[in-house]
Amino acid sequence: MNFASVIVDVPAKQTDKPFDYEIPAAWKNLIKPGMRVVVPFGPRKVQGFVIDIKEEADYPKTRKIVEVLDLTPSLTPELLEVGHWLTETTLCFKITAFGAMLPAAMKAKYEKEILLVKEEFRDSLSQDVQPYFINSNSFAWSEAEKAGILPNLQKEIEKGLLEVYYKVSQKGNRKTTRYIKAALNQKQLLEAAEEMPAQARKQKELLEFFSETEDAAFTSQELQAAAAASDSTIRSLVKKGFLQEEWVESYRDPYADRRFEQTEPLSLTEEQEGAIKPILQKVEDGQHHVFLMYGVTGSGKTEVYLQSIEAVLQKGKEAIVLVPEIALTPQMVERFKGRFGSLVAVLHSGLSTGEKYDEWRKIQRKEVKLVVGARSAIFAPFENLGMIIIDEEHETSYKQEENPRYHARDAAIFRARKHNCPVVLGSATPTLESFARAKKGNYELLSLQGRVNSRPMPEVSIVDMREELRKGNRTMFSTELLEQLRNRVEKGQQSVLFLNKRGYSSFVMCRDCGYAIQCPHCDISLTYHRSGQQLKCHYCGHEEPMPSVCPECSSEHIRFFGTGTQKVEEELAKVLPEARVIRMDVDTTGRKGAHEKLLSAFGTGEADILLGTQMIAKGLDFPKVTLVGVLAADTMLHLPDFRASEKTFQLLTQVSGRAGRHLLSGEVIIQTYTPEHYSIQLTKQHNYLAFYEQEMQLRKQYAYPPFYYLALVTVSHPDLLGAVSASEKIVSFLQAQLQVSTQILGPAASPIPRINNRYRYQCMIKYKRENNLAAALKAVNERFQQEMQQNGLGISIDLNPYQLM
Ligand SMILES: Nc1ncnc2c1ncn2[C@@H]1O[C@H](COP(=O)(O)OP(=O)(O)OP(=O)(O)O)[C@@H](O)[C@H]1O
Ligand SMILES: [Zn+2]
Ligand SMILES: [Zn+2]
Repeated sequence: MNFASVIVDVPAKQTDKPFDYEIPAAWKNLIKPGMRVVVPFGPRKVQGFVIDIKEEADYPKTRKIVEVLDLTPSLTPELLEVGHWLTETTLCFKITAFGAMLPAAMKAKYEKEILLVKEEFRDSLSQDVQPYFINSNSFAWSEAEKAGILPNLQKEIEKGLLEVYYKVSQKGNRKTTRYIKAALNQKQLLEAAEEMPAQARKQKELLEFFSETEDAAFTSQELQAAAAASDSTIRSLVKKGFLQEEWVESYRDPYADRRFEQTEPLSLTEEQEGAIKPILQKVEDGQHHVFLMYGVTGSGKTEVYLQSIEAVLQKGKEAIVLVPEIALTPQMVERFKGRFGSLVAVLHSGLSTGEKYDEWRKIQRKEVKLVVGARSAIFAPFENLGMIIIDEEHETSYKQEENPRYHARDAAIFRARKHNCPVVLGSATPTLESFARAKKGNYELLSLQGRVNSRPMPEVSIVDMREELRKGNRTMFSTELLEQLRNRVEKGQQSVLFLNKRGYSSFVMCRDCGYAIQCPHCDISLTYHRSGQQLKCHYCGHEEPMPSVCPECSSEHIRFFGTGTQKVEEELAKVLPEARVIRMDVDTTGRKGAHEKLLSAFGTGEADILLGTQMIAKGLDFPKVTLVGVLAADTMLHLPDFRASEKTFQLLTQVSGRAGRHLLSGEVIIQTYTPEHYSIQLTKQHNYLAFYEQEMQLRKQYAYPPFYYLALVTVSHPDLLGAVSASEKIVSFLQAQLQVSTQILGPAASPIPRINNRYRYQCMIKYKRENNLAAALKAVNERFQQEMQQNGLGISIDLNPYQLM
């Protein structure tokens, strides 16, 4: 094959298509689809993905590929297809889609080297490359390129003798550990020991030590401890050929120092049996199918996942488990590692670039069979997938809020269809969209209606905070909550206190004139941070010091309003000084590993109360927690978002689900200013089905998903007028293109009308069936191309938006 079709890394409309390049003779058989190359593009050289190899070019004049970046395709043929699909369904550039599927270490320009996979492979290397590895087990990529031996190296890579490695310097390089083992058999070792001169007593002893171990390998520290052998003793014996060294790669395993206790499959409850049977059937048949497992909190969904995965692995296949970032707690990881040990890779944002890359390589090298990870783990380069599980499928973090704006659920179903394997979506509070699909029969509904071992659902009581105020209670704790908290401390039981921070800002306000301090760029309130007395903007990062007097009226009564976890902690110390409190929020969990430390401290009973934000709502399972308090249940009800009620119901149900999961029964106290709201009342009743029915009626009435589809076009511009006029033009253009039954709302100022000195306008498209939508939106991009490049106009298009700000 002589030519390669390349998608170049120039994210723009005109370049969003393959360009043909000639493959230089030396690389004829080397270059394959899915590999990255460097090609000349205009006066520059740019990176690109090879998507096809062909005999003839589409154009007579082609230029040559100047550099190869991979010797093994970094995207499998199936992932190339996923890339094309992402482009079509999210309207992003092809290059953006391909890039999104690779770990960051491979995107940036890190130095590369070719490594000998194992010391003993050196002799197996072919004659033409062996000389480069005589004195070392690595060889710089740039040198290899100069020497023109990349094709030769590729052959060795395919044989598994060599590998390409990215040196991500920020966090230490690839770690190897030296092991020492015998180079002779037992009898020879004893003979060698006999012949040792008397003064080499240490060497003699070490040989005798090895003669008693069967083929085991030791680190020098271990030999030091077990046989009092010094490094020089070891070295002399290696030199003499009696012992040998071996370098074994140790991955930067973030869980390396944790021991996971091996767990055995539990015998399933009747309901679990009922749910797992149809899943196992599809695994057995190798058939694509989507299941929605609706199981109340504590119903044992995880055990169903674990045993389904077991069946997949037994068929020699692989599995992906997606878990919301926030729920990727050590507890969650432990449950998978405990069952499947080193077959599990873990991918989440807490890992460094290097650590993520290491986990990804384990997948690429087929060293693991299962990945547990957040959203982007859906692109794990497995080639023989047997199942995809999405836990907490209702979580909005499965939607990526930047290009490509994909939803992991859709990507999962696309991949599973290709692999003929089932998808399991699990939740105690499924999205209305998924539940509606299950009711229609598009997904198969599996229900777990009770908790394991008939444990009761927690008792939920609702406290009207307006009443509390009328009664003269000005603190943030109702009488009932305080009493119950005290009661748990006395009984030696634990409590979880949840403060909803989403849509809730601890802003600074003057009590005399009502002036609230806002970001000068973003039209939103600044948030008060106690450490450093700073005010910060959460959109653009603007910071300023906390003023001592009101900038408007010079009153001294200016202070922060609303409640942060720190404030709650302070108040708690006043009203309940005997309680030991662990606070978990962005401030206390910023440092790596802090999250785990705090949770495990709580788990071992070092505190009575765990106080936190969203990050404690998910996946926690502590036996001694018998009380859950929700401090401000309705702050989220008032977001400018049609899903506000659904999100409130989901969150309250999830938080309540943390109580009484084991022997002790649990109680939940929800404090609210709108106790009559159905999403709060139905949480109390644990009635998802009623919530579903009621919310569906509203969605129907106001033409929202799942009855209608949405698309959101957001226009941004440095001038207000520019934003208004562009969005008006877009609306009238779309009106002409789309069917009359499709509603186009706006243009209107976005709920956040200005971010980073750019004005924002939006229009929302509501439609039932609209064949022309993708084409019309692409046309919008094309029509405004010039303005986008020259006048600073920005257009972002979100199909199925989840964030409407
Ligand atoms: N078959 C079983 N026999 C005994 N205990 C079980 C069984 N299945 C699950 N459990 C236990 O029940 C508890 C709840 O299970 P699990 O955490 O899987 O529930 P879940 O449905 O995932 O809940 P949530 O949605 O709240 O996360 C766990 O402690 C788990 O070990
Ligand atoms: Zn004032
Ligand atoms: Zn700002």
